[in-house]
Amino acid sequence: MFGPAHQRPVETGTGPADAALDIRDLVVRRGGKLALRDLTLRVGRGTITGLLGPSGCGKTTLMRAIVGTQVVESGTVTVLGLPAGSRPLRSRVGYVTQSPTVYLDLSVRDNVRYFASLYGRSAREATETIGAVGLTEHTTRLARDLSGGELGRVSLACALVAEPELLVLDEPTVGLDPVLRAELWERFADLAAAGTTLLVSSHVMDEAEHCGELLLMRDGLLLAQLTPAQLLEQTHETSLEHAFLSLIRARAAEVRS
Ligand SMILES: Nc1ncnc2c1ncn2[C@@H]1O[C@H](COP(=O)(O)OP(=O)(O)OP(=O)(O)O)[C@@H](O)[C@H]1O
Repeated sequence: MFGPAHQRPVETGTGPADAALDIRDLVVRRGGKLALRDLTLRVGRGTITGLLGPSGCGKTTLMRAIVGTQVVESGTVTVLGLPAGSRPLRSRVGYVTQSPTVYLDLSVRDNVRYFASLYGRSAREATETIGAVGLTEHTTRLARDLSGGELGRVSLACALVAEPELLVLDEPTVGLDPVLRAELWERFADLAAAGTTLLVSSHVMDEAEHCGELLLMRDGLLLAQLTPAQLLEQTHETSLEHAFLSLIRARAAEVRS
């Protein structure tokens, strides 16, 4: 029932240059084990794509390949029309890892202002971005005095302030309360509406409803690329969580038969 994603490519344009991401036959090995097994996918610009799957399925590895920090065994990764990791992409692609990358001895404001200055953004834009991640009340606090969730949001603000064309976010909502989580998803929707492409990983399916399209992974394989509505429709389920499980079982049955 569910063919591999590359049998049903998403129509986002006429060639790799039109897509935010164009990945073909990507194979990555980590620690002697295949972490990505022949992935092919395309992601259109100005979209929010959820990268979902259980821990260890290869989400971070795929993100690393997209931002150009992962050695790949074979295949191609084209980002905004250029080879992943190429120099012109540095200011056009933002990557927020699971471990916050901020200067602990600087305040929230100085961290975000520093990244703003690197990308030619103003102090006012830094202040606005701090507001967008819900940290206005903590502007003058040192990063080292913040909670894990707050620190993650500083890291996110440092990436957001650069206004990259492609924003790759590895589990950005982990440790956030439901209100803040909802606000961040609203912010992501605003960014996508303004033309930014977002690739957002999560291992919880309830995030999937915020995404225009889903990449569902398991054991280094891309099980499917489809919209949340298509996932529900194809599995005849009412919850995305159950739908993903149903898809995994259907795929396992296909492999056995
Ligand atoms: N530094 C490493 N050296 C060797 N193998 C690694 C390394 N990092 C990850 N792996 C392996 O690569 C595979 C994919 O890992 P990856 O971190 O991409 O998964 P993930 O889906 O992002 O997991 P999580 O949701 O837990 O972050 C796993 O089998 C993992 O054990």
